[in-house]
Amino acid sequence: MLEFDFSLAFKENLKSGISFEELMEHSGVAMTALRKVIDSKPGFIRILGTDKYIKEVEDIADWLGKFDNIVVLGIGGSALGNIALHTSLKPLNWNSSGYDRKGKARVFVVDNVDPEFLEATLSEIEISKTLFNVISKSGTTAEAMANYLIVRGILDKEGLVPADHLLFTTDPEKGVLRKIAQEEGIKTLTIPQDVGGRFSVLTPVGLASALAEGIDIRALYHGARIALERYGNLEARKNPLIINALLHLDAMKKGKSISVMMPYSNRLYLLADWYRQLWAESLGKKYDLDGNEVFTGQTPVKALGAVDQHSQIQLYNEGPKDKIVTFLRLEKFLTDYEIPRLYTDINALSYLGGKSLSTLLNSEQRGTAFALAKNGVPNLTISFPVLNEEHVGEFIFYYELLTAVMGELLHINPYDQPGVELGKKITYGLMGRDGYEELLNEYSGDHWGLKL
Ligand SMILES: O=P(O)(O)OC[C@H]1O[C@](O)(CO)[C@@H](O)[C@@H]1O
Repeated sequence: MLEFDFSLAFKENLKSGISFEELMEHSGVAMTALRKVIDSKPGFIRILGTDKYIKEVEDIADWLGKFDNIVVLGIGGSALGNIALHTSLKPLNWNSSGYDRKGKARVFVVDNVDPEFLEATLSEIEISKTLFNVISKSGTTAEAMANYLIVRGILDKEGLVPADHLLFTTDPEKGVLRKIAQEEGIKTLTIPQDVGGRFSVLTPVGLASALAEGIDIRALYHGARIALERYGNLEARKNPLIINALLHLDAMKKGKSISVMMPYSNRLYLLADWYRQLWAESLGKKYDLDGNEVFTGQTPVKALGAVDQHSQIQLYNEGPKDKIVTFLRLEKFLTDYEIPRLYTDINALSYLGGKSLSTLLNSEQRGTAFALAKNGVPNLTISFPVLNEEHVGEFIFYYELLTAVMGELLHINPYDQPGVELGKKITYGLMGRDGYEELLNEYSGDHWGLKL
């Protein structure tokens, strides 16, 4: 199981902030919020009660197994979970041509509409040995649809049968992808209607590409189910979810508007990207549930240890006291190096000799955590004993549940994202979509003022 260390989050060791006992004065409220979230069974909890979505993906396992490459075309919650599973559970050189994948697929995720990015991916793969998994719950997201149309054009041009190379992962009933799939006999997977994009990694959204690259998706679910059992039932004082929720709430109240997630592992790094969307879209809200303007939220920032010690830590230690930091660390790496004992007479080098590289990395994490504490910056550490499906499943579900509980404590709706709509609509206008002419007139041209 994941281990949580909150020692450097409280007044006892920080000399500022809140004490553990003061925090626990609010434990009743947090426990009520936790119960309320669990009892209301939002989609991301409901799916753990069934193997339906695992089976849906396993049913097409043989077909998935025929492809050398899976290219996901999606964005936001329809991409970040796939990226997080791929990077955390596969070796970093998995997609390299020389790597022995034992027949499993390479996984690429094209989540942007940068033409150079798309070209870089397409030039890596043989189209005839590739499955394009178009993932979009709404089936209307411009980025995913534009990339799909380009790929579709290429399939047509190459004379390949589209249905042999396409999989649509979308809403069970609505949207254009569902309609096209029905008309053209394209295989589909379901995104349950009650699961929003950023909570959907444990639905077919994340499971199909994971299965194709040999990730044990049942073990992922096992980890998530253990998390529900553990964090859903532990008493407040021993519950890392309750403590973390109250800590972040207290931080927000004290103006700590930035939540940094800093993994000390390249494979853990992109879990922090997944977390950014979850925390930002779920908690960044203008209105509370009573319609009051609250402009709440906390800006999630990702940093990589030890790299960003040499880029960000100066600011975190001595800059504005507006941050709470969560470190992720890995106790056992897939591989390690012993640093040779060379230059034994040079003090600046000799202490490294005989130590493993991972010992250095984890010592740097500990050193940074203490340094932040000394500077009054609250921080906590989540340790992965090893990086496997159970722990990643536990981590994912822990953060989904934590986010929902935070939404409850903030009295906001953590499941919607109205703030992303206006930008999308103006883009439709600028791209000439029918029905958006007024926005085109308002936002095109140079009448906005200062342009140098
Ligand atoms: O799966 P869809 O509908 O293409 O949406 C992709 C992403 O776009 C958003 O709706 C807005 O950014 C996210 O919430 C969602 O994950």
